[in-house]
This record gives sequence, C-alpha cells and structure tokens, in this order.
Amino acid sequence: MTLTPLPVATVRTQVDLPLRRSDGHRTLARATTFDGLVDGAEHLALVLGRADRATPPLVRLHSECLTGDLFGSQRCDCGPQLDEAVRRITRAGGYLLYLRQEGRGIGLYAKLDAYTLQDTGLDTYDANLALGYAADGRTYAAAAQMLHALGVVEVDLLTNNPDKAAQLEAHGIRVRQRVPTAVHVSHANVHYLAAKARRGGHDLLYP
Ligand SMILES: Nc1nc2c(ncn2[C@@H]2O[C@H](COP(=O)(O)OP(=O)(O)OP(=O)(O)O)[C@@H](O)[C@H]2O)c(=O)[nH]1
Ligand SMILES: [Zn+2]
Repeated sequence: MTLTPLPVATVRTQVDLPLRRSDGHRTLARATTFDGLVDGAEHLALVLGRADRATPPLVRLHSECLTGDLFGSQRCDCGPQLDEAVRRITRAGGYLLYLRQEGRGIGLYAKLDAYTLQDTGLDTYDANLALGYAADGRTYAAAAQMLHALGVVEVDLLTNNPDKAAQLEAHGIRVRQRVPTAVHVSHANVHYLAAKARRGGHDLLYP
C-alpha cells in the first residue's frame, strides 16, 4: 500500500474514567476525543496502563458492536475481545481505539438485517453483499489520525486482521508486530469465526 497523506487531527479533550468491567477488572482509562477526524465520527481513544517508552505501545482498533460489546451477544466474539483488550493493554500500556464502525461499517439496523439473512444460511460476508454493502467496508484512516494526534508513530497491534495493520502502515503508522487476540468460541459464533478465517483473511485457527 502507498502512503496516503492525512489531514492533521488534534486532541480535543482528555478526561479520566475509572472503569469496573463486567469481568471484574478495574482500571483507570484516560478517555480522549479529537477534532478533525476525516470521517466525522465520534471515535474514542482510551489510554490504558503505563506505556514503557522503550517499546511501542500495545494498540487495539476495536470496531463498535453494540450487540456484542454491550449486551453480550454470542453471535460474534466482540464482547470477550473487548474485555481481553482492556486487560492486556492495561498490563502492557497502550491505547484502545473504540471506532464507531458498527456492523463493519454498515450500521446497527443493517447488521441486524444481515443477521436475518445469516439465519437463512448466508455467511457474514454474503449477507452484507446480498444487502448491497461491501463485505467489509471499514477504513482506518481516522484511527491513524488518532494515533498521530496522540504522538504515536509505532505500535504493537492487537488483532488477527491483517487489513488493520496494512491500512495503518499506509497512513504512516509503523506496526512493529501483530499480536494475536485469543479465539473466543461460543456455540453461537462458530460459523462466524470460520467465515472470518476462510473468507475474511483473519489469521485465526477456526474451530
Ligand atoms: N455486517 C456485519 N457486521 C458484523 C457481524 N458480526 C460482527 N460484526 C461487526 O464486525 C465488527 C468486528 O469485526 P470482526 O470482523 O469481528 O473483527 P476485526 O475487528 O476485523 O478483527 P480482529 O481485530 O482480529 O478482532 C464489529 O463492528 C461488529 O459489529 C455480522 O454478522 N455482520
Ligand atoms: Zn460483534
């Protein structure tokens, strides 16, 4: 990928959030908002733990999933991935970027429309395509802007999705290494994880 120049974004507000997660984990997050993000969405960065300046911070780009993150739906693995990310980034020191990209960018209502098609046998990507959307239309330019605004130029990236690393690199953020997330399997997400591995290019050992 070639380097794409981005408009400069700036930190707007930083404020502490004392977190008590549903898995019992407690931590202090420095919530950070921005001005000038390219897509105009209200993306949020959480600064967690203490980054050791000798090594790049651990960073996760987490795409919003209301059903999984908030309600604990087991159709996907987003909820446990979010818990894992908060714990691991607190330990290592780094940033969780909570990106407002519900449903891989198609929005909540369209994601639930796609779920109804998945209940008739389509996989997660074909359901998007049948509704006239891209299989995965997410871009991570705003995430790169957020990292630049935070003064971060090199990261260890917590993900199984190579596209996130490639897009950050294309926007001038060095990815020293991709750190895999655990594979969170449930009875309800086994086909979803298999589709991510087989068709989405995700590096995971699907069940
Ligand atoms: N359109 C659609 N979006 C989904 C579905 N299931 C989960 N999502 C969304 O997918 C996003 C999470 O992306 P994933 O593909 O699970 O994982 P990823 O973030 O690309 O990869 P990792 O960094 O390895 O976790 C969230 O925005 C979810 O709302 C689905 O069946 N259809
Ligand atoms: Zn989800």
